[in-house]
Amino acid sequence: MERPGRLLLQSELRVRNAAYDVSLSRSLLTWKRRAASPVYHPFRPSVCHSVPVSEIISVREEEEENGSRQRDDGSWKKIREREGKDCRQAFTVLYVERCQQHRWRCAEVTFTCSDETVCQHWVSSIREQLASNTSRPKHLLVYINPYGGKHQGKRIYEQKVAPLFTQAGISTSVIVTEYANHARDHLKMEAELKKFDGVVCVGGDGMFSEIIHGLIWRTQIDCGVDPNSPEEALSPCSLRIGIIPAGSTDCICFATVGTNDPVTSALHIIVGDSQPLDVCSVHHNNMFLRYSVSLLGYGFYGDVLSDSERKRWMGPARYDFSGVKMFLTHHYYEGTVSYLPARGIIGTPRDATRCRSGCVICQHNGQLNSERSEKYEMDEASDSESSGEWRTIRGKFLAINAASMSCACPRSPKGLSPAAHLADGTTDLILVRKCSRFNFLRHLLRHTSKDDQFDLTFVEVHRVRRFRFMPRHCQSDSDLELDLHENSKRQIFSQICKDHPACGCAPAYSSWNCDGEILTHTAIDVRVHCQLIKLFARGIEELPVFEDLTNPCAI
Ligand SMILES: CCCCCCCCCCCCC/C=C/[C@@H](O)[C@H](COP(=O)(O)O)NC(=O)CCCCC
Ligand SMILES: Nc1ncnc2c1ncn2[C@@H]1O[C@H](COP(=O)(O)OP(=O)(O)O)[C@@H](O)[C@H]1O
Ligand SMILES: [Ca+2]
Repeated sequence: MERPGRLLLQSELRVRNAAYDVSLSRSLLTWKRRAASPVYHPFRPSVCHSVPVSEIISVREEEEENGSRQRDDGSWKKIREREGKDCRQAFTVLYVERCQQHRWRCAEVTFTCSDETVCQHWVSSIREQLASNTSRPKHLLVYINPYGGKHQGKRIYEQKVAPLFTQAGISTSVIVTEYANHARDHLKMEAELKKFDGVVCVGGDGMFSEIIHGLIWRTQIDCGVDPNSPEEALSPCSLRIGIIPAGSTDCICFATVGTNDPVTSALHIIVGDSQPLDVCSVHHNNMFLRYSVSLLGYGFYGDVLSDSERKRWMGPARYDFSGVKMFLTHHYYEGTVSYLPARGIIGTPRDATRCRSGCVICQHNGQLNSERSEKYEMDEASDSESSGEWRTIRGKFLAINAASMSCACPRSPKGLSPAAHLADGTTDLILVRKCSRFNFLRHLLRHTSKDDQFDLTFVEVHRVRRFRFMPRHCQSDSDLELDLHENSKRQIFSQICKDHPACGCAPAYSSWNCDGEILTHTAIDVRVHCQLIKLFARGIEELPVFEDLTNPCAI
């Protein structure tokens, strides 16, 4: 709770016929019930409410007409607030109210007063405060994927989100996509971005992926940066992105807000929240493939995605079906992973800290990263790559996952890497080596329980800035010779089995699951770009603190 600061207004107003002392400062709106008698009354505690001005959605005048009142949006509301026989002036404040599990709701309180001038003074003062907040968006470009999740994107936007934007005085330009990559290409080539304060994505992780591809590409072109080069320092995008969850997993929304709830997301957009986010660029042989912000998964998660795409008709349940199927199939893949460990940062993938709203680790590591990239630009030879810090692991893996954020979602509330950070310039590289089905199940089940999924001998995790993967079938002849003595028979069999998949032998390669999109190339080079984009979010909030001495209600 913020400190109240200097008061701008203070009046005695009424709320549901009870007298309240109401005050407004630049940071807080407070209403405190006047004690009817100084005697302590155990069943009627003194009621005090306080709302940060930054969390007020809007203020509305209630206009009187023939004894009842009409809202300035035209709808009728019987609120004949009376004291004796006098009708009173009234205004309603809409504000953010926190509910369970990080959900936000739009609550409202109606204040009445006998003096019209006082009432208007209150309305204009609150409106002035809201208008002075420059982080709130006024014009938004909205893309709706009508096809994602349970095909409810359009309905969710129209019924739950658009009315809130209207209340908050936000104007929108809405595009319902007609085909895959419609939003990406529109952002890349057509959208008049100067007209907007942000972009809203209604859909799942795949739709969000389209938006960032369009926006990042466009930003690089506008800034004269080559978006194809794996070595370029990419320019950060200035427009923030809001995510209204309407997909199947909605992991990016869940991991940045704490819940998949369209109203909560809409309210974070309205109050103008800002959350920086790391983005990985994925290249193959110096050729740009894709960006990723959440999961890059080879093996298990790649196979689940490829299998589930053929079952889209099942809706979100396709992931459960394919998850069980791929677990039973138990394919493993051979290859070489090399990575550049993140040095000098605070935090490890196995510590108990969690990335939460205002995360100091992201602030510290983000700062470190920008200092480093300046240095890197001045003196490329100082890069760790040339000073030989790369580490290499060769092996057989059931899964290779890079989690650039926790990847928490309803299926896994703590995520694939619970201690990963949204904006620290790193990704957590998780290697699950070949093991028995029983052991792999233990690992998977720990995604859904409190137990540490990394505390298993066949799982390792590294916090990295960059990594590469080379599947065994793509390795150079000299590399393969090293392995030959160890596994010459299997090589011959896998060759045969590519031609005879029915024999059930493990396939030579999987595909990458890149934020829910399939990557066709298997050999990839991944680099983290610290805080490249910003969301209309604030990270997951800590649970409320019960006693807060800075709260004027507590004084
Ligand atoms: C046999 C027991 C299995 C229990 C495993 C539970 C672990 C679930 C972890 C899920 C991590 C999800 C990471 C997010 C991925 C999404 O980007 C991606 C696309 O989302 P969307 O576009 O909204 O559809 N979703 C997936 O790849 C689904 C993975 C589901 C795996 C079971
Ligand atoms: N109008 C459309 N028709 C078909 N596909 C679309 C359309 N708009 C977007 N897409 C694609 O739909 C895919 C899934 O979208 P997404 O919103 O992530 O839903 P889900 O979470 O169900 O996968 C994405 O690959 C996206 O590019
Ligand atoms: Ca990160």
